[in-house]
Amino acid sequence: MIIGVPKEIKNNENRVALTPAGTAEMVKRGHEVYVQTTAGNGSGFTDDDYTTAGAKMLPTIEEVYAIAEMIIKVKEPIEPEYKLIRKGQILYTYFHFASSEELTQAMIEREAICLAYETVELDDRSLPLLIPMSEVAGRMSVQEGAKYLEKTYGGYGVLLGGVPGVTPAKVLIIGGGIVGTEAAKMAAGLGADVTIMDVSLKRLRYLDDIMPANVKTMMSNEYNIRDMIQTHNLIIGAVLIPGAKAPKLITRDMLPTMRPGTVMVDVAVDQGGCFETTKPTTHDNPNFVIDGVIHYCVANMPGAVPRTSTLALTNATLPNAIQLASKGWKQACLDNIPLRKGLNVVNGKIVYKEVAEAFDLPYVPVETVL
Ligand SMILES: NC(=O)C1=CN([C@@H]2O[C@H](COP(=O)(O)OP(=O)(O)OC[C@H]3O[C@@H](n4cnc5c(N)ncnc54)[C@H](O)[C@@H]3O)[C@@H](O)[C@H]2O)C=CC1
Ligand SMILES: CC(=O)C(=O)O
Ligand SMILES: [Mg+2]
Repeated sequence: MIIGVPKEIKNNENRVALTPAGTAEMVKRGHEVYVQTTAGNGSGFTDDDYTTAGAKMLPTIEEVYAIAEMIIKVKEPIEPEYKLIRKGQILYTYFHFASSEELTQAMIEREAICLAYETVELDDRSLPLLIPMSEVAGRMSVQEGAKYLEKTYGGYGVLLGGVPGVTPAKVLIIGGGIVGTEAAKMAAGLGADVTIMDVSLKRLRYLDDIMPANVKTMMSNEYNIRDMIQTHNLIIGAVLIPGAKAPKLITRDMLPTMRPGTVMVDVAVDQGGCFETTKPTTHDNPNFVIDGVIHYCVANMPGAVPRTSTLALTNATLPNAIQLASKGWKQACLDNIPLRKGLNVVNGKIVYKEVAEAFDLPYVPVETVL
C-alpha cells in the first residue's frame, strides 16, 4: 500500500504519526512510505532518518495526500486539509468527531474511510490508542496546573506540595481513568492533597487500593462537585464516555462559588470538555479567565512534548497501521474487532453510534459497510 505521512498543521503540533523505525517496518513488508519534508523534525527525526529507513520525501502536503492510499496522522484534519482528502482514502488518526459537527460533515462529504484512534477498543473496554496520550496529558495537566497557580499567571499563589508548617494545595480530579490516574500520581508525588472522583465505584475501589495516602476517592455527583470546587485550588477534568460528547459537570453558575485564582484544566476538551465554560485553546494561547477562574483547555496537550509523545503514540498505533496496510481496511477490520471499533465515518456514512447521536445524524451499523 502507498502510505502518506503529512506534517501536522495544528497549532504547535510537533508530533509525527510514523517514526523512522515504523517506516522501516512498513518498507520491509513491501509498502511505499511518503513523508512530507520536515514532518519529523519537531520530534527529533530528520529527513535523512526517514530516507535511510526507506521513505521517500515529498515537499508539500498536497503531494502527500495526492499519492497516498492511507494517510497516517496524529491530529484530526483541519479545514485546509479537507479538500485534499479523496473518496475511499483511509485516514488513520485522532478525530474526536463528537466535538465537531463541521469535521463530521466534512468527512461525510469527502467519503473517506475514517479510523479514529480514540475509539479503537479492546474487549476489556480499554482504549489502547488513546491510553499513551492520556498518560502524557494526565501527567502534563499537573505541571500546567501548577504553573498557572503561580501568581504571575493570575493563580491563587499556592505551591502544590506546600512546605513544612504550611498545608499543601488541594487538587480535585474528576474522572479516574487513565488521565485521572496519571494526574493523581503526579500531584500526589508533589505532595498535594488530592481527591479523585468517578461514577464507577469499582474504579474508585481500585484507586483507593493503589494510591498513596494523600489521594482520597469520592463519588462523582453534582452535590459533591459543587461542594468540593469551593475549596480546591486545581481542578482537572478527565472524564470520558467513549466517542460521545463529554457531560458538563462544572456549570457556569458554579464559577462564582470558586476562589479567584482557582485553575481548571479541562483535558476532556477534545470531546467537547466537561466544564460548561470550556473553549478549545492552543499552546500559543492556552488559557483564559472567567470570574477569576483560570481555564486551560488545550486540545493537543501531548503536542508540547513531541519527542515523548511521538514515541509513545507510535508504539501503540504501528501494529494496526501494519494490518491496515497489509490487508486493506476491510479485511483488517473484519479480522480485528478492536480495530473495527475505530471506524467512525465510512464512505459518507456515520458508523459509530455516539457520533451520530451527538449531532442527530443518521447512523448505520458498521457491519453494513464491511
Ligand atoms: N487534551 C488533550 O490533549 C488530551 C485529551 N484526552 C482526553 O481526556 C479524556 C479522558 O481520557 P481517559 O482518561 O483516557 O479516559 P478513560 O476512559 O480512561 O477514563 C474516563 C473516566 O471518566 C469516568 N467518568 C465518566 N463519566 C463521569 C462523570 N460524570 N464523573 C466522573 N467520572 C466520570 C469513567 O468512569 C472513566 O473512569 C478523553 O476525552 C480523552 O480524549 C486524552 C489525551 C490528550
Ligand atoms: C488524544 C488527543 O487528542 C491528543 O493526543 O492530542
Ligand atoms: Mg486532543
